[in-house]
Amino acid sequence: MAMSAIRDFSLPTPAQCSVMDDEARATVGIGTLMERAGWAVAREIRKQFRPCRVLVLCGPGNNGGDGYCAARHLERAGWPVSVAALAPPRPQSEAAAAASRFRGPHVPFTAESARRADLVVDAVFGAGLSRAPSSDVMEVLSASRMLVAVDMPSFIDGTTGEVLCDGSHDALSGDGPSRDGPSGDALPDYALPDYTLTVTFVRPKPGHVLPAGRRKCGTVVCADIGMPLSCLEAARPDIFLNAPGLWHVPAMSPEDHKYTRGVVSLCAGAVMPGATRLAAAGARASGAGLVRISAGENACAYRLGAPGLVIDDAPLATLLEDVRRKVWLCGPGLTGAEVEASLPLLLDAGRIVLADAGALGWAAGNPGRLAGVAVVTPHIGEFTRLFGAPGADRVCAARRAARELDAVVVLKGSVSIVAAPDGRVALNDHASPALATAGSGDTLAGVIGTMLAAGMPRWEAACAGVWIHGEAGRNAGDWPIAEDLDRCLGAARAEAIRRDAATVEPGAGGLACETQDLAVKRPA
Ligand SMILES: NC(=O)C1=CN([C@@H]2O[C@H](COP(=O)(O)OP(=O)(O)OC[C@H]3O[C@@H](n4cnc5c(N)ncnc54)[C@H](O)[C@@H]3O)[C@@H](O)[C@H]2O)[C@@H](O)CC1
Ligand SMILES: Nc1ncnc2c1ncn2[C@@H]1O[C@H](COP(=O)(O)OP(=O)(O)O)[C@@H](O)[C@H]1O
Ligand SMILES: [K+]
Repeated sequence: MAMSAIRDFSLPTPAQCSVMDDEARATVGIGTLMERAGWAVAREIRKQFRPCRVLVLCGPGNNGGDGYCAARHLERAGWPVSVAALAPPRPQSEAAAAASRFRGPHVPFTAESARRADLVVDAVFGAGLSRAPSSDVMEVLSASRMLVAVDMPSFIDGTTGEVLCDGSHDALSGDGPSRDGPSGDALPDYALPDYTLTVTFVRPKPGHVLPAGRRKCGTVVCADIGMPLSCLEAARPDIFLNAPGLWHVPAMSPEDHKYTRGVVSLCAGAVMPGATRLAAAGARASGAGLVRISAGENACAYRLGAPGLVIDDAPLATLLEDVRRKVWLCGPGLTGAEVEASLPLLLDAGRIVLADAGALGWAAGNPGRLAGVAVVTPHIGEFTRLFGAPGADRVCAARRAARELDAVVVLKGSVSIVAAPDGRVALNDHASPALATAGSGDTLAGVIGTMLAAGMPRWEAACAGVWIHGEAGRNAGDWPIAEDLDRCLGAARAEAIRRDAATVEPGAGGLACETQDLAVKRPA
């Protein structure tokens, strides 16, 4: 992966952060980084809140160390600050040194202490969170009126975004506190708190972007603490925030003709012409040079549609003689029998195939049937039927599926996961719940088809398609239907090209971050 992609888009996991820390130990030193991290937390708090009574909850590790430093900086700025330690830091550690430099008051680690504070800083656990925190910790956090997290809320898994708490996370991770867990188990006697602000360091982590972490974190600010880029690189991050610059969508060129822009072909069936037409419209609206529908004896049903579409009634084998028709979509609007009659022909002819909808159903329980396709785009139901339930770690499941199938897997959802067979993963939170409308997945298939037809490599094409589709969803107005996305897709592609060109130049200042549009922080 290019150094600039690592610098601008990587989302290192906690395990990778620990490699980064080991590298940093020998260069900058953990104590220095901790000091800067604490200072950054204090700076953000001073920026975003008026002076008030602050309680800093400190755990035994380096996350607690950051907390002691933040407490000292706030106190020095004249804020009334006290610290409550869950457990003392390990003797001789950097965190112990940081703790000894805080000379302000200590109070007990209790819900009562939290209730007395106007603002509670959670520096209990960060990247080192290894299991669900005890209910004592959760009760203190949930007694807080206003919460700021250091690095990560102390009950969010930084790798998966999952809520870890008292083994009942299945009931809680999706939608926050609920009294009605699926198994009817008694749930703990506290509500999961929401945070106003999370200050993280170096780069955001997957847990800041993935549900439910994303929802709990509040505004996420990523502070530059002077971590050398070489340390981040040594950690070999392989999860990235999906954004222009991670990939490059071709712009229009004066010499373009429709074949350089690319041809997208679709297989069409007899009973669900709408889905195929939506996918075709998505391909056209996102800039394909030519879109053709292979409809065989059903051609009449399609000829009444958009005049710019070419409808073919020749047998598929004949159409495949045209080598300019490299990219094919197979699945939207097709029954299993129709997939069976077309997909093997496409693959035998060596075409770049995106398999969606009907094709995924046809291969349910037998993903080997899709061997040879370039991209699959399942939603969670289709994914489960193909590969089995993904469990809490969807990134891991999508990556495993991509490797198994040797195809790019786009696991669609509120945060879509784009996994490549070589292990690269992009997380896309650039979207809108407005996309949760029937047919929007067909539109997405068309957009990815356009990116493939433009000559982009398949992972990059899928990432670009997902981002452009998300951008269109954000601009399609209130309660759009799938057709409304089309009029926003051209502008969305242009916006991707604009943002790519504006990506920070190397050397423009440390590790810049954008996360989930909640906060954009570039080092001053
Ligand atoms: N990567 C970076 O850039 C930097 C990271 N720093 C901080 O270092 C943190 C990571 O520090 P550590 O690796 O020491 O880990 P943590 O401080 O997150 O936690 C580790 C400690 O908590 C205990 N623990 C974990 N889960 C527990 C649970 N559920 N119940 C009870 N005890 C539990 C562990 O046994 C260990 O003692 C980051 O989150 C960040 O705040 C900064 O200090 C400096 C730079
Ligand atoms: N809450 C949400 N936030 C953002 N995007 C969403 C949300 N819900 C669905 N989407 C997106 O909408 C699209 C829906 O696709 P899909 O489930 O295949 O629908 P359909 O089969 O009806 O076309 C996917 O791209 C998905 O990522
Ligand atoms: K924390």
